[in-house]
This record gives sequence, structure tokens and C-alpha cells, in this order.
Amino acid sequence: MKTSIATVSISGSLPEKLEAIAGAGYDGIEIFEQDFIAHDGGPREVGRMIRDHGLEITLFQPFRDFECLPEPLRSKAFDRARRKFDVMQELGADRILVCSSVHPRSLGGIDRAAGDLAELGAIAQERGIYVGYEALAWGRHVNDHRDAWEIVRRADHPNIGLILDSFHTLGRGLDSESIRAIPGDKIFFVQLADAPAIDMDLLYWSRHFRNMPGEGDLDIRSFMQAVMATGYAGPISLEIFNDQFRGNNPRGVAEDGYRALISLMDDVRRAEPDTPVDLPEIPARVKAQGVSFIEFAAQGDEVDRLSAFLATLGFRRTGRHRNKAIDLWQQNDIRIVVNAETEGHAAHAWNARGTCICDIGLSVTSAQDTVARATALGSAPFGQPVAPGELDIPAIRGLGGSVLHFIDAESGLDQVWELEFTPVDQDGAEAGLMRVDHLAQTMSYEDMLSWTLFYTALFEMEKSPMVDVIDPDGLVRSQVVEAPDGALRITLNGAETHRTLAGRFLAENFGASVQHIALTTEDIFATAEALGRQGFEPLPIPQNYYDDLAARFDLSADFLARLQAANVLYDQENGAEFFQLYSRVLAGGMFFEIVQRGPGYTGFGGPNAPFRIAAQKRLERHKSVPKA
Ligand SMILES: O=C(O)c1ccc(O)c(O)c1
Ligand SMILES: [Mg+2]
Repeated sequence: MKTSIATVSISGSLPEKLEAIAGAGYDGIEIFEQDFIAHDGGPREVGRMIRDHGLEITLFQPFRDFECLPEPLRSKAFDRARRKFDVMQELGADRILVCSSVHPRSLGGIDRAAGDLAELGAIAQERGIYVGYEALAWGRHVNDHRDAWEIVRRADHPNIGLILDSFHTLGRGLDSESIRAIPGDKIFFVQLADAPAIDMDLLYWSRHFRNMPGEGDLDIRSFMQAVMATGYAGPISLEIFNDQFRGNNPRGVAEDGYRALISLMDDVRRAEPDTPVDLPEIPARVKAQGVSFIEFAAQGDEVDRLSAFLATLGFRRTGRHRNKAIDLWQQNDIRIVVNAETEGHAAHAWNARGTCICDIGLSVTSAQDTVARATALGSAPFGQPVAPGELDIPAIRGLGGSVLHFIDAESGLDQVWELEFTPVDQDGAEAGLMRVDHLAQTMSYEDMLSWTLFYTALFEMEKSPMVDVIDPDGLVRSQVVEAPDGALRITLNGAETHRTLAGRFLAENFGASVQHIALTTEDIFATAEALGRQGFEPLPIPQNYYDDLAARFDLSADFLARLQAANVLYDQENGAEFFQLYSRVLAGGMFFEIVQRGPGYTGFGGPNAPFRIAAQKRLERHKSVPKA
């Protein structure tokens, strides 16, 4: 399977685009004419530069407003085509995209279009060029791939074929199944783009909001299943017009696309095992079983402050690493690792960000398979020197320099705590915190699609619709990705300004990072009491909040008083209850949340988020934030 991406999908100059595309692992590019024209260098040089990057030109595009013109416009269009064929021959490109005309003087008519294309096919044939015809969703007379196919069929020329673009088909709500009847060898090229479900003008939607397969809401998989069922064996190419991507880091966008493409084609193969897909076998999406550990990087006094804080949450230091300055803190199924090493990944993270969460360990069925899938999707494996007696725990780089480790029982990696840590018997009462409910990552708004794709391509996780959270100083977008059984839940918060709490955290933390950890209890009031005895200071919630609760829900005065006394936030979903208790904000902007999730409650207390953020900011302004 040849992977390809249109140069228009990536930001930067042509050399920068090529560097990013080649680095991300694609076989070829669709060269967008504008990228070529804007470049200072002739077609031969450009062709050489592309090939020097190990890339081939899969398509030259677009050629517009060709078919169905009256004379003298018709002859002019043929002249234009001949000139473009000249350029293509110098570039070393043999395939061109002709998109359906939007010309005001285009006459329309299927036979007229077929006649024009057949004549163009004869000219192309002399040059060894293949012409693909694409129906733009807003084409003047042709805006449906079924009509484009009828034109190509009637043109009946070996150098004239069809180009399919998932956006034009799915964006107009056309049924992909109609593709199955087209002979695969008459499909000359396939372009893929997803898009978020927003109701707007088709052209505007297409030119500004396309995104990578899986990042939007279109059913790209069904589209691609239908395409592969035809026997199509040509390149599969991403053509993504997106305003935001045009400003993002070129390599990051190219890598997202590669991850999206491989993951999509793996899905297509699994959905239709009898259809050949020429792609190396890769392990299936991984079923995450939960968070095995959360690792903090800390140094010096910060270790003591963090340790004291963990103790107020009912954690006990249960182990000390045999060879390293690493402590293990535990409470029921929750493990927190405090890494004070002065070399290695944790030390690097600390140097860049101070006390922070530098690593997440996830429990999976097979750590090897997880790394194999992640690397097939373009992630870099991560490794550090392993001392004798230590386990080599498989790991990858996530996005933005983050690290994820994978622990399984299958290869005995779950023995790491007994093998590498000396037990420490430390006193202290626990507070009924049972397991990790979710991790909340903060990132810049531009990185949200990348992270969502990262998790949903690697794990059996689904995304929920994006919601807005109001910070008094701006908007934060929030998106949940979670395993169907809730074993792993991650909330992604995208900050748009530095004035929001999330935005400030981000500014101080260089890229996406876990900003808060939510832990479950089965009895929020008992936990609140136990925490109080350990000296835990909750985030104070104002009276107004409880007055409003009394109006929103049918709660007894006693119950409201209990909530208020414990600074517990409350929510309901179809009668199922949800309770939240927040810590104060630690150095660097991190905090903990304690939740009690009633059976059937699937949310995250979204309605409470603005009040929680306002309370955190109020405390911060009063400078009563304890330094962790
Ligand atoms: O927006 C456009 O004009 C345009 C051009 C070429 C394409 O392949 C396409 O899908 C859209
Ligand atoms: Mg297209």
C-alpha cells in the first residue's frame, strides 16, 4: 500500500513540507500546483528534490474548469492542459487531477464532459499521462462521484479514470456503497479527508475544516471498505485543507496523518478480512486495563513537600527502589512513584518543568503488542539503560516528549514492584481512595486532535463530543477519551489563552501534561473525614454554589449541609449521583480530585467545572496556595 499526502495539508515552504512528509514515513506526495509555483526552482529541480527525499509524486493537482466549455474557452482549456502536461513531464509526475468545473460558462451535459475527457485522454496518452476526474461537492454540473463515474465510463479511454475523495462523497451525505460497483482499475486515485460534523457551506467546510481520518465525524472506514472492495491498489492519500494545520508544526501534522492512515487501513482490513490490504500485520487496538502507576519527577525539598502532600491524601510509602532514588507510594490499586534521580528521563522532565508528572504506566494485556502497534503507527519506542535485576519495561514516546510505559501480567512485568523495590513499612491511615478514575491532560487547543487520535488509534478508546468549560478568564475545550468499560479515562483540556488556569499551567509546563489526577472513593464523606484527620486541606467551595444546588436538585437541607461542610461538589445524570472533592493546587499548577461515581454516572462533573476553576483562582489570588 502506497501512502501519500497532499502538500497542501502541511505548513511551511516546499522543502520544509518534504522534510516533514518523508520523516513521517510516507511513500509519496500529491503536489499542489501552488506549492510548486511558489517555490523558487524549476520543475526538474523540484522533481529531483522530491525524489531525493525518497518520495514519489503520486499526483499533480488541481486542474480546474476544464470540461464542457464553449469555444473559444474550450480550446484555451486544452492549451492550458498541454502546458501542465509539459510541467508534469519535467517534474516526473504521470497522474493529474481534473476537478469538476465551477466555471460560470460551463455548459454541463454528461456526454459533452465525456467527449472532452476522451479527447484529453488521447493527448495524455501520447505523453504517458493519466487523467483522473474528481467530482467537487460544489461542482457546477457534476458534484456526485456517481455522475463523475458515468462521465469516465462514457469517455471510455484507458488514460481517463475516476478520482474519489471521501470528503466530496461523505460531506454531501452520498452513500459509499455505490463505489463498490466501480471497477478498481478505473479508479485512478483516492483522497481521504475527515471533517467535524458542522452544518455549513460545503466549499467553506472543505477548504477550512477537513481533518485526518478519525479526527472528524465522517464514516471514512465504510468509504474505504467500499474502495478496497473494488480491487483498487493505487496510492491512498490524505488531502487535508485545514486552517489550523496550516499553522501547526509540519512534522506533527504529517505524523498525525500517518498514524490516522495506518490505523484506518488496519481497521478496514479487520472489518473486511476477505479484501486484500497490502499492509504489514500489526497488533489490534490495545485494551487498556487501567493506570498501573503515575510517576512524578521531583528533586530536593520538593520531594519532601510532595511526600507530605501524598501522606495527607492517605498514601503510604510502601517501597524504595533498590538502586535508585525512587519511592513508591500506594493506596489500594493506586501507585504513585516519586522519582528523584538526577539522570534520565525524570531528571530531564524536572529540569524543564520542575515537579511534574513525567511518566504514566498503563496496564495492558500485552506490553509487547502495545509497543508494536504504537511504533507501526509512527510512535518512537522509548528506552533507558536497564541495570542488572531491573525489568526492561516496554515504553514509547507519546506526543510532545511525554513517555508511556506498559505493564502486563503475561510477561511478568507486573512483578516490578516486588522485584525492584524494597518494602518500607510506613504507618499512616488510608483514606479509602481505590483506583484512578481519570487523568486530566492539559494542552494547547491545537494539540487536542493529535492527542485524541493518538489514544483512539492505539487503544480501544472512544472520544466523546467536545464541550466548552468556562474559566473566568477564557474558554477551555474539553474532550473525553475512554475505554468502553471505563478502565481508562482521559480528559483532554485545550487552553486557548494563557490567562485560563489550564493555559497558565501549559505556559509553565512546555506542552501537554497531566494537570490533575482523579481518584475514586466508594464513600466521599468517609474519605473527606479521613483526609481531614491527615491534615488535608480541600479546595473551599462558596455558599452560592450550594444555594444553586438546592435550586437545581431535590436535595434535603441536611444533605446539602453535609456537602457544604465537606466542600463536596455534586452532580446527577439520569438519577445517578456524582461527588467531587478537590485538593488545593500544588506547585506547578497540579491538583488532585476525589470522586465518588454512582452506578450509571458516566460524566465528569462538567457542570461543576466553572465553579471549581473560579475557586482555584480565588485561592491563588489570595496567595494561600500551599507550596508542594
Ligand atoms: O477545494 C478545492 O478547490 C479542491 C481542489 C482539489 C481537490 O482535490 C479538492 O478535493 C478540492
Ligand atoms: Mg480532492
